[in-house]
Formats: sequence, structure tokens, C-alpha cells
Amino acid sequence: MKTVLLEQSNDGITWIRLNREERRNAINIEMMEELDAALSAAEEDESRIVVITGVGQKAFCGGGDLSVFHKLKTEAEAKEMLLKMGTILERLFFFPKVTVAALNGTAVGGGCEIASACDLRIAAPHAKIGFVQGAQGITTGWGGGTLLTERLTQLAAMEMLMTARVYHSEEARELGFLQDVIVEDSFQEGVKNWMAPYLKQNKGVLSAYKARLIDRFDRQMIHNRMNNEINECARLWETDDHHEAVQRFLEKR
Ligand SMILES: CCCC(=O)SCCNC(=O)CCNC(=O)[C@H](O)C(C)(C)COP(=O)(O)OP(=O)(O)OC[C@H]1O[C@@H](n2cnc3c(N)ncnc32)[C@H](O)[C@@H]1OP(=O)(O)O
Repeated sequence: MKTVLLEQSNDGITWIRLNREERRNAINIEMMEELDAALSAAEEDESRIVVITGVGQKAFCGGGDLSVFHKLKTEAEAKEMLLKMGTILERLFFFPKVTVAALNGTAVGGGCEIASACDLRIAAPHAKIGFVQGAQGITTGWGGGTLLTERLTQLAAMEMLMTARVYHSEEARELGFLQDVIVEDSFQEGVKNWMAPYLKQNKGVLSAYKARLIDRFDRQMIHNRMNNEINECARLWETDDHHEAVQRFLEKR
């Protein structure tokens, strides 16, 4: 694997690191496939907790790779890509182990959708967090909007999605998006310390509680809502509003 790094440590944590630092860990098709493969490895290994984070200090994930995805022009082309990642995020949402999104830096767009699929979200103080899709004339399209509404209060989720605002970590914590802000100098050590109380429990205890959490959800309903979200985003994708917003970003580079 190249765009995703897998570290299966012997302390109960498997680390999955998004590894395109020069692109702010933006997601392309290869990365989607490697993320899926990393989840398969993590599902089978002896870990109790799976942490998804980004390489470097600047970004957790800058969302979909616009330098590639701007080539997708039609609703059908967009839908194929959105569905591919949506399927992975649905898998992540129902993953049998505890999952943590450790936001080492900025998480925007699809980066926030990945974080929403995880059970817990923690971040470095400098991280900026925003569902910026609205500012690009689209909605969340990997199913992460649906998943966010299962994580936060309805009002907080609506605010984040509908305003497309970018929040500082502390504000995101106040809204309930983040469980905590990790202030230690070493983010990785801070994440480990934060998870230590969870890691005191054995694998059976954690997986049993995770199964009860999953029981809360009507799987078919979540699946249908994610599909509706993907379809709606694909429809908006082919509008001029969206293509022009992406063009503006690409021209700024
Ligand atoms: C398709 C699924 C739905 C979505 O994800 S829609 C949302 C897509 N994402 C975005 O709109 C975010 C775009 N990126 C940004 O706003 C900023 O780059 C970001 C993430 C806040 C980081 O800001 P800075 O730390 O100042 O870094 P920067 O802007 O100088 O970027 C460094 C290099 O990374 C590139 N990059 C960042 N995000 C990217 C992306 N999503 N797709 C493609 N390239 C991306 C950026 O173009 C720049 O490249 P270069 O060094 O100029 O060649």
C-alpha cells in the first residue's frame, strides 16, 4: 500500500494513516481501494481499536481529490465515484471494532465524512473542520451527511452541513462533533493516552459494546438514506455551480 499506511501495533491499536501529505491527504480512487484493504486487515487482526489519521501535521484529509475528480462531469460519472466511497464509509460506520478519527490537522469536505463514519472523533488544537461541500454547490456525497445526523444532535448537524462553515477544534468540540481536543505536543502520544481507558478493557468487552451500538441503527434505513444522499449529490455535481467552484479552486493553485 502506498496512499494508505497500515500499522498493526501490539498495544491493541491498529493505525490507518492517509498518506498523500503533499495533497493534504485528499482522497483519490487508489486511496479508496487501499483504505478498504486496510479496513479488511484491521478487521482480521488482534487490535481492539482502529484509529484513522493523516500523515503530517497539516491535514487529516482535504476531501476528494479535486485535481482528479474535476474530470467527472456527468451525474452518472460522479455517482460511480461517490458510491465507491459511500460503500466504504457504510462499512466503516458498521465496523465491528471501535473506530476513532484522530484529526491531526484540517478535515474538510469528504475528510469530515470519513470522520463522521468513525465512532469517536478527537483532534489537534490547530485542526480546522468543515463540511465545505455546500460552498461548492454540492452536498455531502459519500453518505457522511447521513452519518453525521446519527452522531450529533439534529440542530448541530444541520448547522454544520447547511452553513458549510469551517470551525476551529474547540468550536467543533462544543458542537459535539469532537469528543475532545488533544493538547499534548506529540499528537500520537496524546491519542494513545486518550484511548488508554478504553484499552484497559479486553477485546470481548469492547466488541460487545460496539455490537450494541450498531444494534441501535436500522441498517437498511441508513443504507437507503446514504443512497439518497449519493444520488442527490450526483445530481448537483453536474451543475455549472459545482464545476465553476471547483475550477476556482484549481485556478488558485
Ligand atoms: C468529492 C467528495 C466531496 C468533497 O470532498 S468536496 C470538498 C473537496 N475539498 C475541498 O474543497 C478542499 C480543498 N482544499 C483546501 O481548501 C485547502 O487545500 C486545505 C485542505 C484547507 C488545506 O489548506 P493549506 O494547508 O493552506 O494547503 P494548500 O491549499 O496550499 O494545499 C496544499 C496542496 O494540496 C492540494 N490540495 C489540497 N486539497 C486538495 C483537494 N481536495 N484536492 C486536490 N488537491 C488538494 C492543493 O491544491 C495544494 O497543491 P499545490 O501544492 O498547489 O500543488
